[in-house]
Amino acid sequence: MDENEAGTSTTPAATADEREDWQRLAEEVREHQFRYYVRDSPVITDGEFDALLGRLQALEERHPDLRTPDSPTQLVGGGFSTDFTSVDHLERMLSLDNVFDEDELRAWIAKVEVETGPDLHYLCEVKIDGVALNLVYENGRLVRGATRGDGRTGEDVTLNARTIEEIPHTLTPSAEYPIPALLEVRGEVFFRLEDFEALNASLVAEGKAPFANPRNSSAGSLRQKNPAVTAKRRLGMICHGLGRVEGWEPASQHDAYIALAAWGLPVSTHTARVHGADAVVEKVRYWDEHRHDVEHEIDGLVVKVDEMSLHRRLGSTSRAPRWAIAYKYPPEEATTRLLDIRVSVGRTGRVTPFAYMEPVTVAGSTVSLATLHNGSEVKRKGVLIGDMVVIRKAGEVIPEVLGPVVDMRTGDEREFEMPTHCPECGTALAPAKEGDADIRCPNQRSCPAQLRERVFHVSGRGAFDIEVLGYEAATELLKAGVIADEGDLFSLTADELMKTSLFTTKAGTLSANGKRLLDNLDSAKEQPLWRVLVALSIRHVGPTAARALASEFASLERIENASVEELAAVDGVGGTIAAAVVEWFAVDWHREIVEKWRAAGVSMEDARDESIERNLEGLSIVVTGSLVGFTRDGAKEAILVRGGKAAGSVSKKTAFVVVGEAPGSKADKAEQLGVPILDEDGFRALLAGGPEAVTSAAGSDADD
Ligand SMILES: NC(=O)c1ccc[n+]([C@@H]2O[C@H](COP(=O)([O-])OP(=O)(O)OC[C@H]3O[C@@H](n4cnc5c(N)ncnc54)[C@H](O)[C@@H]3O)[C@@H](O)[C@H]2O)c1
Ligand SMILES: [Zn+2]
Repeated sequence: MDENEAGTSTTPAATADEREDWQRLAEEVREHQFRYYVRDSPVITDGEFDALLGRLQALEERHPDLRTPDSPTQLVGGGFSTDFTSVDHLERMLSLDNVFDEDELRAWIAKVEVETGPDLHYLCEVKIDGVALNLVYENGRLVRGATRGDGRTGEDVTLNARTIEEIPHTLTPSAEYPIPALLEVRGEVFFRLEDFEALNASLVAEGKAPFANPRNSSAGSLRQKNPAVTAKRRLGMICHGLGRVEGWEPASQHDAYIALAAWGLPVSTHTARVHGADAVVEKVRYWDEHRHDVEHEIDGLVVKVDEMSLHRRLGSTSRAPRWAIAYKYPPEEATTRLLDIRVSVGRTGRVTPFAYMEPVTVAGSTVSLATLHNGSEVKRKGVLIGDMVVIRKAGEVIPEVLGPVVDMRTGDEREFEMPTHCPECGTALAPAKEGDADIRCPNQRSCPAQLRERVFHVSGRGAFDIEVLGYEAATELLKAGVIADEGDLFSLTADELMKTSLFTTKAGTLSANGKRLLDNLDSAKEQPLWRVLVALSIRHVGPTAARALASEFASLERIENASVEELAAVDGVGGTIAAAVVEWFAVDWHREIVEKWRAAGVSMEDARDESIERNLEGLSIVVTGSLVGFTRDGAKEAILVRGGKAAGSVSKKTAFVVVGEAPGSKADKAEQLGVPILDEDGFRALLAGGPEAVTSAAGSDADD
């Protein structure tokens, strides 16, 4: 349809088909609202629900005659009643309208400013993913707590609200802000992610149904029939709005928060007051990136006009205020079918169950696998094979299974049982030590899975850093039998490589990648000792411990001959690592690997450059940001060869913080703690002349 037509003439009435579509869609939306608001147990994700509601809205947009007052698009919270005692709010509790991108947000701001002029402020607040709670204080005493319900009438949950630690029973008097005779204040009750996981585990242990996600668990916990149950759940609360107030007239929402805080009510520490659309957009971007730095789940940013006088001017619709908007971030949760739970065997034999799922898109990527850590974790989460499950993919973190959608069970689901034998080599699995949560395949020497992982690990970035030797190559070399284990890698020949199809051309010659592999292996022989140590797959010995050992002993032979005490005495090593090193060298076939590498010409010592003075002995130095003349590793190396410690985090014990281009929060931390800060030139001076060469300069640096 032409836009002009729609704008000027009356829109055509809905056809019978469209009416039927509306009916079906509205029913579907109501059904999901019921499951969500009344049963705290939705069967689709919020993202999916928002899409459904969006379709209903779009249909009504085209045919306003379909938009009846009882349409789900016009109601708050679906408008259901439940078997709690109902209680009227003094002032209506509304929902929020949503925007999903920056254009929509700017359009909303423009619309507001047509009404108000540009002379106003916006409060940007994180949108807490929880459940709304309304509190009424009379002369400073908490007299009622109620859920939002349909916005006019909620459920009386006063007793439950009283069990929440963060909610004061009486307000703290304040000289600056006299307590009003009547205060109706709204906020969000929420669960922290770890608490949610612990709650689900305890529900499963009691044979009860776990919650699908943290939001449902906060709603379910607030709406408990028995307040003693609510009391046991560690709910948090943050206030984000006012209802009816008598005896107090804050000029702005921002002022209101200051007073609420003075009275002992919890308010968010993440709120910012800004001016203009650009500043608002900047906040939206900031919190999109820092979503996981907040102690509770957030699902968006709420933008509010700050001035109370403008709230009155802008007014509200039946559902939401016109002076506020929620910018929703892309959902991080999705529901999908758990097809199977399988196990993988890691480099050190650890057996890890993982979820094998129907592929689903979440946070921009397709997910079909998620780790489940160990057998007891599967039990704790209460997931069954065949369940619909809620998965969460937060930023760069690997996807995790939050919990099952219990209401979708058919009875055909089955419980996962941890295998008793290794799926790759058939060896009986056992914990390494009694009481360990993890079980392992003890066939370390020849379990195909462990071999594959170890060979792949040799080429890793922290070890020999050999790009051509990827997972596929590791698998192929072992399968073709050209290497028996990682010990054979450095003596590989072109003839041997040509026994694999991966490194052979169609013409039967060594492929370009094959040549590169041989070259790379050859140059890897000159890598520093710490990389050799990492490549050996000694438990607990990662790059940090390996560097510490290498810089102290400078030779593999000396490390092999060192006692637990000698090893443990090295700064950054300690008892566990020391014991693991000694245990490792006690195994014959481990020493054989070392021998084979040595025979193939792999360097096993670091030439100590005696010309370098150990002038940083005992000093802990942190490098943050990028330097022009040093790589990350290069800077560390330079510190270590001088006897210093290249630390990862800043503390009071840090001697210097070297700050390069685009430094992280470590620079701020250094400033806070008064740790001397050096730029790259200062770092060079430090390396050349030791701490004396820079202390005077750094001292004055840190002062300005
Ligand atoms: N999965 C399902 O089946 C299903 C069904 C129904 C609803 N839902 C979900 O429920 C939500 C709709 O519920 P809604 O009406 O509560 O709307 P909403 O969650 O989009 O936003 C309104 C609510 O946000 C809360 N809020 C959090 N932080 C706030 C802040 N700083 N300032 C002001 N308010 C803040 C308030 O309680 C307010 O009522 C949507 O996310 C929707 O996807 C899901
Ligand atoms: Zn095995």
